[in-house]
Amino acid sequence: MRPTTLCFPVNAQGQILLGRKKRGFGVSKWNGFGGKIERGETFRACAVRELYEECHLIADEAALQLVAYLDFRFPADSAYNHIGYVYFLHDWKGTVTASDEMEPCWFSASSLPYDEMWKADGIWIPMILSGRIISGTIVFGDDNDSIAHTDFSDTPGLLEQTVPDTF
Ligand SMILES: Nc1nc2c([nH]c(=O)n2[C@H]2C[C@H](O)[C@@H](COP(=O)(O)OP(=O)(O)OP(=O)(O)O)O2)c(=O)[nH]1
Repeated sequence: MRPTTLCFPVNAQGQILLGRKKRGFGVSKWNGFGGKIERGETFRACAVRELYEECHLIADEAALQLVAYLDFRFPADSAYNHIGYVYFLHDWKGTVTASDEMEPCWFSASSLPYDEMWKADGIWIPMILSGRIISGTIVFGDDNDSIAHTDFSDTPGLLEQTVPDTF
């Protein structure tokens, strides 16, 4: 799978905007906003485009705060393997509205709906909410949903890689 981005808008009250995915991979789970990079895009351009497509917020690339690099591995179906960069966003223009992909909703950072999110999110999202910048690997089980293994480490100074031209 092509490289991806994931963006979590954070408002002045510290609430996090999530979207409930209406279709596709991870349908019905709450997640940040993001998706696969398109040819010729940078990771930040991908994050800005996906945020607009999925909840109609308009972000400046420079306002994206890089907080994680994740390597998602699906041994049962390696076609799903992908990496992703995760951003917080504190400034934007526009108004949150639903799209055909996502139903958005604000959540208190202390009560995110982890039971209805990807299963490892309850491990790594609290890490980035506490101010850590991390890199991690999430290995999924045979059902491409349960967790077989995770490994996270602090990576202050994390920067985006050059987008591979092999996808
Ligand atoms: N938060 C979170 N997201 C995950 C996990 N595993 C996983 O594949 N994802 C997300 C990351 C990507 O945004 C997405 C990959 O699927 P996708 O590229 O089909 O997503 P999408 O439908 O939004 O992409 P697109 O068609 O809009 O480009 O799934 C996980 O453990 N936690």
